[in-house]
Amino acid sequence: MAPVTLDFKSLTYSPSDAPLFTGFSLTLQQHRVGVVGRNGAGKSQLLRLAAGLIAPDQGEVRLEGVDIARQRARAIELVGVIFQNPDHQIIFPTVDEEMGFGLRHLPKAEAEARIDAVLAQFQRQPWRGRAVQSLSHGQKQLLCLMAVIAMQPKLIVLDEPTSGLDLVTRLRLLRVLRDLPQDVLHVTHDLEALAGYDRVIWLDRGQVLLDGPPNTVLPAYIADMQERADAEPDH
Ligand SMILES: Nc1ncnc2c1ncn2[C@@H]1O[C@H](COP(=O)(O)OP(=O)(O)OP(=O)(O)O)[C@@H](O)[C@H]1O
Repeated sequence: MAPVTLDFKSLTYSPSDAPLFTGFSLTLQQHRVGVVGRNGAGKSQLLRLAAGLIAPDQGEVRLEGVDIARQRARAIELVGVIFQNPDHQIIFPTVDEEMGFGLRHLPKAEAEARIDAVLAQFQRQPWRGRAVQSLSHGQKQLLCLMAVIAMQPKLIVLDEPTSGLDLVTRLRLLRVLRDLPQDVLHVTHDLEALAGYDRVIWLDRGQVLLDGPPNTVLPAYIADMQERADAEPDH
């Protein structure tokens, strides 16, 4: 499947008084793209703009030609979002209800079949009917991912999904992400997670500082962070 085209077109966006993005343009057309940058660089805001969860003040974001902030019905079909904390994402008390929510536009039998198929894909059939409360943090993260996958979006955007996961759960999640047919836009401080990616964007104060394959961008990013850590006073 050819990767989708995600086009940030001359965006201007100010989450507060100070502008974060000014005339920001970027076209992504790779299967797996990572975004790195310091705290406050604008990564999460970029992700929210990519998913149409916020609208730019000027300019537009188009995914496969769809204006993602304004054509919301189409946007929901095209892009799924995974946030850092599954507790902020999950709204229903059971696994089935959570997975069914994004499928409520489908006939019931079709929605149920999709839920079954995704649970089977991840060998989680016993989770049918299970209370969300009984799942661990990593299991809830997987539930969020399964709920998004059941909706069959073309692009999945993830905001620091590995944070707070133990090593095994993190590796499992990364394996799941590696094998997804969907395109992935992954914001993270977990640089190793991006090792096999097609492209990495280094964002700094709302601008692209470096853009290329992980083996170019990540070493440069690490070297710069080390230099800054040496130069800047301790907290
Ligand atoms: N709701 C908001 N209101 C005002 N300013 C905001 C809001 N959300 C983000 N900002 C500002 O936008 C800038 C970018 O924030 P963003 O969350 O995108 O950074 P980030 O790169 O994801 O950082 P981190 O690595 O800490 O998660 C920051 O200066 C932040 O203070």
